[in-house]
Parts: sequence; structure tokens; C-alpha cells
Amino acid sequence: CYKIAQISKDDNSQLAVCRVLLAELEAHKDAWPFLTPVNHKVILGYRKVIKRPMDFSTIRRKLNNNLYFSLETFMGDVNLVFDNCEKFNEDDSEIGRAGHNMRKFFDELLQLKK
Ligand SMILES: CO[C@H](O)CCc1ccc(O)cc1
Repeated sequence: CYKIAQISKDDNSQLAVCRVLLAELEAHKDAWPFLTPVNHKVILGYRKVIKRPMDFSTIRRKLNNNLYFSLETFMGDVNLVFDNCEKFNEDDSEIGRAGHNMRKFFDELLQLKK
């Protein structure tokens, strides 16, 4: 029936937008702290402080496994990466600044895609 086809088409186009957005985030020069999960065995205190770890490779796996239902659920995980970064790093630090730069870049990307 047309209605069901219409909903699935929107989901597909939203997921296509998520793939483009994630590729642009991964290609950014300041993406390096966020490309893979933080190794909490090496970074003391991380597991205790950060309740919901998230990174771009995990987002990529979830996207490939169809675990995002909309652009909004995808955005929730991207913003979680930056919120975790702010919680664990000083603003005036290399990784803290990278997180702020990446969040600003993501917000600008979303403006373009709307
Ligand atoms: C996204 O990166 C995480 O916030 C960990 C940051 C970090 C890594 C190594 C350190 O020595 C200190 C902080």
C-alpha cells in the first residue's frame, strides 16, 4: 500500500542523510579523539565518569545494523559523543577543543541539510 511505501522511503532518505553526515564527521581534522571507543582500561576513571560511552565507529556499526529509526536518534548518539567529551575534558585542552570544534561543525552540517 502506498502509505507504508511512503514511510519506508522517508526512513531510507533520512538514513542516507545520516550516512553522509557521519562520513563528513569522520573526515574532519579534529575527529581523531572520537573515531574509536575510548579505552577505559587505559584512561583511568573513564568508565566511572562516562555512563554511556559513544564514538563514530559505534555509530557507523549501529547505522549499518539499522539501529537508528530516524535522524533524531542518530543525532542523539552524535551529541552524546560531544557531551561525553565536555564532561571528561577541560575546555582548554586539545581534546576539549576538538570536541567543541566538532559539535560546531555538526550543527553547521545540520543547518545545511535542513
Ligand atoms: C574522546 O576522548 C576521551 O574524552 C578521552 C580523553 C583523554 C585521553 C587521554 C588522556 O590522557 C586524557 C583524556
